[in-house]
Amino acid sequence: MMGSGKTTVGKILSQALGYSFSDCDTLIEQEADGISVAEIFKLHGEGFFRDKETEVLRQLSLMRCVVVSTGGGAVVRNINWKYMQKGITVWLDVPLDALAQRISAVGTGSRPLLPNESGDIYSKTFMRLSSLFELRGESYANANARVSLENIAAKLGERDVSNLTPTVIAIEALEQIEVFLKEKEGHNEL
Ligand SMILES: Nc1ncnc2c1ncn2[C@@H]1O[C@H](COP(=O)(O)OP(=O)(O)O)[C@@H](O)[C@H]1O
Ligand SMILES: O=C(O)C1=C[C@@H](OP(=O)(O)O)[C@@H](O)[C@H](O)C1
Ligand SMILES: [Mg+2]
Repeated sequence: MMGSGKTTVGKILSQALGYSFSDCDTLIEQEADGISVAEIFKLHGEGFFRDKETEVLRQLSLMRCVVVSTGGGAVVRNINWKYMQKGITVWLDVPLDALAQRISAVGTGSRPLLPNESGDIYSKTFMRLSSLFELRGESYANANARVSLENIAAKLGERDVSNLTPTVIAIEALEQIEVFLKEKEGHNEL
């Protein structure tokens, strides 16, 4: 989902793995002569953006040793899964209230699918994220590895997931990737 920390944690993960790092949104903006995601939506519409997103994922699927931070909506197209599953897919599962808090704190202006009007931005963002998650939750669950901030907090005896640092989350991502690879190895031996 938007605001789950893909861009932030992805960078840390790439450093830990000695991989390169690519952010889909950044590549899309670069290919659109530097106009922002929000401007792309405004000028060309979501369909145009989704086509660019699929093309960028296709290009990235040909690379090796790269950590890719997708946009939160990459899961909405099956073709995108074909490209993403050339690698190991990781779902950063963050409670919606924590997402709404984070995004309200930085502002929704850069995320065109979120409300950007005045008023109680937290509640409006929470409501919008909830409806988006209704539509997408099952897709996110297709990922090879799930990084649940609630599970990390429980393991660490931390009551508030907002206190979990990007580094702690990156470590959990590495652990969950290892679990996935071991399970995959086990299946191959059967
Ligand atoms: N573990 C974290 N704790 C607190 N804030 C975070 C954490 N991870 C990311 N953020 C902040 O949340 C916002 C969204 O993070 P970002 O990496 O852009 O998410 P995404 O790429 O999934 O939309 C940014 O302002 C980022 O600094
Ligand atoms: O969830 C989505 O549909 C989107 C998420 C955004 O990326 P982040 O998840 O990095 O915010 C960006 O691709 C666009 O605003 C659409
Ligand atoms: Mg991002």
